[in-house]
Amino acid sequence: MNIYFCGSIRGGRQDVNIYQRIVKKLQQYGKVLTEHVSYDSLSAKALFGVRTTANNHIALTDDCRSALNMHALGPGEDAVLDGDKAIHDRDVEWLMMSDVIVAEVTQPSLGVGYELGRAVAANKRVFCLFRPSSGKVLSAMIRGASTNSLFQVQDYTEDEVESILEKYFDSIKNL
Ligand SMILES: O=c1[nH]c(=O)n([C@H]2C[C@H](O)[C@@H](COP(=O)(O)O)O2)cc1CO
Repeated sequence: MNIYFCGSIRGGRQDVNIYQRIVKKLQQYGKVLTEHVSYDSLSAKALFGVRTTANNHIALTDDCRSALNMHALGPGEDAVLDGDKAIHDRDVEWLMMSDVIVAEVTQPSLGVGYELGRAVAANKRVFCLFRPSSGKVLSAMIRGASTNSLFQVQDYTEDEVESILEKYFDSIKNL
């Protein structure tokens, strides 16, 4: 089973530890195409890991190139522009290849919202996880999209994240 995990990157990395627990659990059920969303090395401000070259250009670090499946992009602005297009196109392709999309939606993220919209348009199975204890209120465009079993929103507390995922994957295994 191909699983696409969505979590905030440029929207803010506050919940990266929970993303790591989710990805680890999801790997029991299938191949997580977007494991990189849980990497500590991806920060919200630095677009990717950035380093300075010998002639003072800005370049991506090798671990980030490989995390993003990128090779030989030039330094500086071009790398950033090409990088964003490459990320978008790769992620949409992965989204279309996936059997289920799991999103942690507590930390608001434009990218996650976009991915979920594309997933709905493609009739994909979606499971959104939200923590009310954060004090945030989930967008109506996410909670309100939960009108049939294909798109589910689940409130949860941090300590129950693994058991909530177990229950969900149990419920879809014979579909
Ligand atoms: O570097 C990236 N890599 C990447 O795969 N994404 C995708 C996966 C995440 O689920 C989502 C995060 O979007 P945002 O960065 O707007 O928070 O977009 C987003 C970025 C940066 O926007």
